[in-house]
Amino acid sequence: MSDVREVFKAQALPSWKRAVLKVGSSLLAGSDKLPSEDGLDPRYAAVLARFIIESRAQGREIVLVSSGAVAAGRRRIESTNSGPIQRQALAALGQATLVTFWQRLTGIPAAQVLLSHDDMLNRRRYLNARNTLRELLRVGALPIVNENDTVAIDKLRLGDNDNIGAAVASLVDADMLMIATDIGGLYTAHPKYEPAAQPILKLDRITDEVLAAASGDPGELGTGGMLTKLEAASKASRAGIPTVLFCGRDADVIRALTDGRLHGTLVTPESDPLTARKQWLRHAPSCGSLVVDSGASNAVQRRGASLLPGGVVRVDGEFRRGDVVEVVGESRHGPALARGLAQYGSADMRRIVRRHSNEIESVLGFSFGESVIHRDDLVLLNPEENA
Ligand SMILES: Nc1ncnc2c1ncn2[C@@H]1O[C@H](COP(=O)(O)OP(=O)(O)O)[C@@H](O)[C@H]1O
Ligand SMILES: N[C@@H](CCC(=O)OP(=O)(O)O)C(=O)O
Repeated sequence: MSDVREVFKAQALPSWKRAVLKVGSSLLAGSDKLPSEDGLDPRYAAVLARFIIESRAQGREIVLVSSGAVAAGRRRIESTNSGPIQRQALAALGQATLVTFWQRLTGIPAAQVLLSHDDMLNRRRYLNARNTLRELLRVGALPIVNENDTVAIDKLRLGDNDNIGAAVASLVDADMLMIATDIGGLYTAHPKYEPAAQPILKLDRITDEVLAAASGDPGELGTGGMLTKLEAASKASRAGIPTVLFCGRDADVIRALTDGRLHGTLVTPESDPLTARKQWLRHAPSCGSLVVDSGASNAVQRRGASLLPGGVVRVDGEFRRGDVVEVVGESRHGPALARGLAQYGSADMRRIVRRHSNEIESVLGFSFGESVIHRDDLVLLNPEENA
């Protein structure tokens, strides 16, 4: 048995249907002599590609968050300086290579998705990214996300795909965040400097003590070390998503994952995803309201349906696509029935109220889908329904 599997003894991998798999530079551009011309090392990636293929054959979905653009770019031009601007340029030079690399290894149509942290904070862009990623999964593509390094620069440290991974996991309603790295999992201290460091198989809470143990010291090629992985796990946990950290250099560890066994660190979620999302929607500030007829309020409350424009009688307030709005019954003078994310801004919404969904495109000249609030983005406020 490999060392990693001996140190990180097997435990059950929580069941999952849709995961975000984050692969770091340390795996794709190992410090050994690189065997490939494009600067990306297929040795470990090939095993991860097989994992992706087999998971999909089991009916699961994967969004890949892959680093490695800087390493691939470095192979294309001579760049002596490695400041932030040079790294940004290298990332731009290497990004196409990175996507082609994964496509070649998996044989799955690869879709490049570049995101920045700002995209996650802007509700409209967040929703657009969410719709695109959902559609990519629906058509069977392999979305490959990387930070949009051209525009993203934070405190002079470029790139943090661990945190992007956590954000994407929430974005696509994933039920697992998988972080493949070059070490077996999390230890009580950096094992390079502390030989007595012990493996941590399961973490129910990411305390300050745990964060302190994961010093920011990254490997030779990584950017954030364990600290950014724990930050990511903590965000995922708050969104109700478990995180697993495992060694992507060990083929047996990856094969075990396919069979539902984890050799690595499991960070358990604080609550279930639905609760986390409902909590957020319940408390986010609302920007307006949609007044609905009794048919629509019934459909939403009793059948858990999406809200369609035909059931909306009036739009109050000014809001943009992606903002939180309240759903209010026309016959009731009381609290809102539900809250959700508006699929259309208030101006567009006013033009399609009372219309059939198949008229949206002809009225607006475009369509973001048949509903004005998708049921996945809707939380009922009736206490019995939300219990
Ligand atoms: N407590 C810890 N347990 C495990 N690894 C740690 C710890 N503290 C720091 N590290 C370092 O974090 C590295 C992984 O992070 P990083 O190099 O950024 O990987 P990646 O490129 O996969 O994102 C490990 O190889 C190790 O050197
Ligand atoms: N966006 C950069 C990598 C950023 C990053 O987070 O790297 P890593 O810590 O290796 O996951 C790239 O593609 O090279």
